[in-house]
Amino acid sequence: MTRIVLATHNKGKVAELHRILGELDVVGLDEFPGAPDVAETELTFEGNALLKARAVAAFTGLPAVADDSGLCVDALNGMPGVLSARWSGRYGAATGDRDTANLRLVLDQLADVPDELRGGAFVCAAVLVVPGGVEHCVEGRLRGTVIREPRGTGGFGYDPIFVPDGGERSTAELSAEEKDAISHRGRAFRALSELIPQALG
Ligand SMILES: O=c1nc[nH]c2c1ncn2[C@H]1C[C@H](O)[C@@H](COP(=O)(O)OP(=O)(O)OP(=O)(O)O)O1
Ligand SMILES: [Mg+2]
Repeated sequence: MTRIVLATHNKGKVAELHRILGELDVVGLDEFPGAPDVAETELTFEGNALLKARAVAAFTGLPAVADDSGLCVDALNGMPGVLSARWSGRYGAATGDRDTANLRLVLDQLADVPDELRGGAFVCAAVLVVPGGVEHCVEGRLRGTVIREPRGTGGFGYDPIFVPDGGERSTAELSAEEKDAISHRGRAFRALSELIPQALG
């Protein structure tokens, strides 16, 4: 079986991708010291995911999959979007807990927004880049609502403040399997994995 490299430094994603792509031989970037840390300079999830996967495929010579994802809030005109990881900027980084600083900032920005206008979506672009071969990109989404206080300890990132439509619990209160079944990343990578056998041909 051909090895596939996961082109991400995010431990929360690595855990999810190992579960979702379970049957494939996937390895993390930890196995490749010196792998490039790619600046996310594009304005779309797809563009940034391609930057990350192309750089890692070129560096390792192996097929690479990457994810670029984030939270898109209706009342913020789709932001933080591709800026989700860096939303609280240098101030959040200085706290040593960027995820918490990021979600606190979103909660502050939505403080005056009523419950019925707090909709949004987690969005994930999943890409596969085969060195000298094909590139595939698929997108997955999960609609939901931004709640007013963090709840739950599972997952990562904005999970404690997001309740998927049709449920009561935040994505940080779901089991790993429950989140994978409905998540933007689960949907995107299950669709991508169907393209992998032929792409690696
Ligand atoms: O399921 C999720 N549950 C909660 N939050 C999530 C999720 N999926 C993405 N997010 C948030 C986390 C981070 O603030 C941003 C991803 O940013 P993104 O650039 O794709 O990832 P990253 O910089 O952490 O790792 P890397 O670029 O190495 O893959 O969106
Ligand atoms: Mg990133």
